[in-house]
This record gives sequence, C-alpha cells and structure tokens, in this order.
Amino acid sequence: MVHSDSDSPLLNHYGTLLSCHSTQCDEPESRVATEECQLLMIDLCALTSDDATVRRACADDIRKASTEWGFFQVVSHGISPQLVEKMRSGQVKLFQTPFETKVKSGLLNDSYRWGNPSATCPNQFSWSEAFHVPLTKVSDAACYGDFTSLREVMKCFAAAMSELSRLLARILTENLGHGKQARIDNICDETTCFLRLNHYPACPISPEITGLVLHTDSDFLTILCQDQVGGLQLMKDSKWVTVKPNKDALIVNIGDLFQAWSNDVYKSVEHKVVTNATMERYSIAYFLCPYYDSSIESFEKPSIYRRFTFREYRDQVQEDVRKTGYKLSFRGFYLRFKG
Ligand SMILES: O=C(O)CCC(=O)C(=O)O
Ligand SMILES: [Fe+2]
Repeated sequence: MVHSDSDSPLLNHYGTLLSCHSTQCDEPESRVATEECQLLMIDLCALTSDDATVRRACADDIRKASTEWGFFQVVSHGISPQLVEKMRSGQVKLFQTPFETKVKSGLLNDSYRWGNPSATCPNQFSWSEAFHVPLTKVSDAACYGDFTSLREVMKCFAAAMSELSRLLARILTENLGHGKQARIDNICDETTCFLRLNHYPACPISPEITGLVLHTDSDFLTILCQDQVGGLQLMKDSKWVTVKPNKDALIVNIGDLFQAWSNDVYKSVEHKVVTNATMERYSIAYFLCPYYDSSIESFEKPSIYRRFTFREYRDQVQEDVRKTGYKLSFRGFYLRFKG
C-alpha cells in the first residue's frame, strides 16, 4: 500500500492490535455474505402535490418505512447535484491534507478524529477518519484555515440538510399525538445538530475490520449522503443487509430519540460500515439533535422509557462506550419491557 502523508496512522495502530489479537474478545463477526437491498425509495416531490391523497400517501410511506426498516431513501430532496458535488470535492481535498494539519491546525473546530481509541478487537475497530462539525461552527471563518471556499459550500449544504431533516421530523411526528405537531422543530436548534464528514480509506489488511463499528444513532434522525462505493449495512430481521448506493438519493435513518419519543413505533436500527480492500469511500451525515436539556418522552402511555433529557442520554452513552467499547442502547431508561 502506498503511504501518503495525509494518511492517519490506522495501519500502524490496528496492524499492531490485529497481530496481538487474542481470543479474549467476542468472536469477530464472520463475513457471511450479506444480501444487498434497495432501501424503500420515496420521491418527496409528492409532498408538494396539489392532490391531498398523493401528499398523504407519501407521508404514510415515510412513516411506514420508519416503522418497518428504520431506514429509507429519498429523491427530490431539495439538495442539488451541483451542491453535493461541490461538497464532495471539498471533502476529498480536506482529507487529502497532511495528517498533522488535520490533527493540529484547528480545522473545522478541531473536530478531526480517526479510528476508535477504545478498540481492542477487530470488530471494534473503526477504519475511518472524520470531521465532526457542530452546526454553530459551520459559518465560522476561523474554522476553515486555507479552505476558505469550503465555507460557503458547507453553509448551503448544512442549511439544506437541516431543512430536510425538519420536514421529515414534522411528518414523522404528525401521527404520534404529541399535540403541537412542530414540537421537534422547537426543541432542535443549531446548538447540538452536527455534520460529520467521513472518510473510509481502503483497508487491505483484514476483512474483519469495520469502517465504522456497529451502532445506532443517538439523535432524532440522520440524513446520509454517500458516494457510490457502498459499505453501509443495516440490521433487518436479525440479518445484515447491504445498502445499494443510489447516486440521486439521500439515506434517512431513525435515531434513538425518535424511537423513545414514538414509544418504539419508529425503529432506531443498528448499522455499521464495512471496509473495502481496494477502494476508499466518503460520506457525510447530518444529525438532527435537540438541545441538551430538552426532555424526551412519548405521548403514548404507558411509555416504554422513562422521561429523560438528551444530556442524560448522551452522558450514559459516552460512559457505556468508555467502559465497554459499545453503546448499550437504552440501558437505564426502560420503564417496562415488552413481551
Ligand atoms: O458512512 C456511513 O455510511 C454511515 C455513517 C454513520 O452511520 C454515522 O456517521 O453515524
Ligand atoms: Fe450511524
């Protein structure tokens, strides 16, 4: 493998861990061939139809996909191919800068991360690097160093993703009986939403290594813009399913907060990214989050989860990951168990 100075030290780090990997860890997941699927495709132009039946059918599709799969894809989403292209080329350039610059120059609010510091087994490795940018910093000129032209692109991209996430959140809230339909809108502001720019370098050393470890998202919902390489897998009926990339579509998935808020009507589904031996991959995720002290509770009673704040939930998740290497989902938040 040709080493370039933009590379993070994934190979050094995980190569060493891999060579001393013992059987103390859980068995790494075997690379059983997974089925490839087209996620349910929803054309959002139906939402602006003059025909109320067409609008209603589209909203129903969104809710059904969120209930049955926790994942779907959308077209006519309002983010132009030109904007996606500009964002993508800016992202590529950003990751091509020297590793030292990514780590030390304060780029994008000092938000550069690589690998997974707590990993001890191959299936906990994250063969990826990312910039994790709070929305509040997207317009901050000081974040961009020499990448001045990226600022305008990021601003437009973040604004468009934000608008789309709110539109979807509103539709998903409509049937949950929370009263004011726009409540999620009211509790989600810029302070906690963020964009994550992901880069998954090719991983020639072991197919057991994941690009991003199995997880659920801790937000209300996530919108993902990925390239054509593929690698995203999600859990459906206890099996891993590979999502087939579609160049015109954005992927939407339900996060933990929507699952709790909807009393398990919508599913926050486990997903991960597998590595590719020869091709690198890029994606950008937008996370719709509420402010830290907002309280999350379902309208439907009895609730499955006790009321909690986003701060409590985030703290619990961080503690679990630090102690075990994994998120333990809603541990500590259940009021009752189903079944
Ligand atoms: O890159 C991807 O396909 C998925 C990213 C993801 O799951 C995340 O950032 O939470
Ligand atoms: Fe995710």
